[in-house]
Amino acid sequence: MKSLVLASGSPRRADLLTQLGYQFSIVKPNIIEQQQPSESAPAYVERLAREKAEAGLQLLSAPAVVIGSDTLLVLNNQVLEKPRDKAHFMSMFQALSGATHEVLTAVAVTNGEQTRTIRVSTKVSFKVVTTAEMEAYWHTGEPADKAGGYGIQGIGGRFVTTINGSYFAVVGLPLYETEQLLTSFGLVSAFGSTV
Ligand SMILES: Cc1cn([C@H]2C[C@H](O)[C@@H](COP(=O)(O)OP(=O)(O)OP(=O)(O)O)O2)c(=O)[nH]c1=O
Repeated sequence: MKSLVLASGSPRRADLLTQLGYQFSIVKPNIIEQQQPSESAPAYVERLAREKAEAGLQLLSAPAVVIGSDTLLVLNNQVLEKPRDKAHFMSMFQALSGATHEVLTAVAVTNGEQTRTIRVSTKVSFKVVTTAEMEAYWHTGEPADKAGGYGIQGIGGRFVTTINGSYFAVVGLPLYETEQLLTSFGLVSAFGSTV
């Protein structure tokens, strides 16, 4: 059986893949994340996941199955990624406050011969967040490396009123769909197959 490699620098993704019962090593490919002018958000998130998996495979010398993933937010037809700085975070959070946004996560798996991609959409609603709350949240350091500037699994969970979809996809890797995809490449979890 080919070995599994996670192409990601995200500690959350490593934790979630471990939670699924897979053993894997990690590579960290460098991908330029830039949405093309005519590219839809679903096409963009899928492309990034695919590019991460395929660039990860290029870094290896032995055959492997490589998994890559990307998470972004969509609000009013606009893609929100990680905050560049505090001002960017504050403007993103003004827009998220009291509103419902969509979190898109794509997962791509490649073995060099073929690449398969899945995409999961989750609706997340926020309470109205005051400027003081935003300021305090920024200073916790949690927002900086997260799409939309929040972590639902951390302090950011206090802003979430409802979620409709996959919690794990919001954190960075949808468990059910990821296992389906890995199983289709012949990789079985240490906990056995659920498929
Ligand atoms: C919305 C949300 C995002 N996130 C994280 C998941 C992703 O790590 C990150 C989105 O950025 P990504 O560009 O998808 O991932 P990354 O740069 O962290 O890691 P890599 O590309 O190397 O795999 O935001 C949370 O942890 N919690 C949340 O609630």
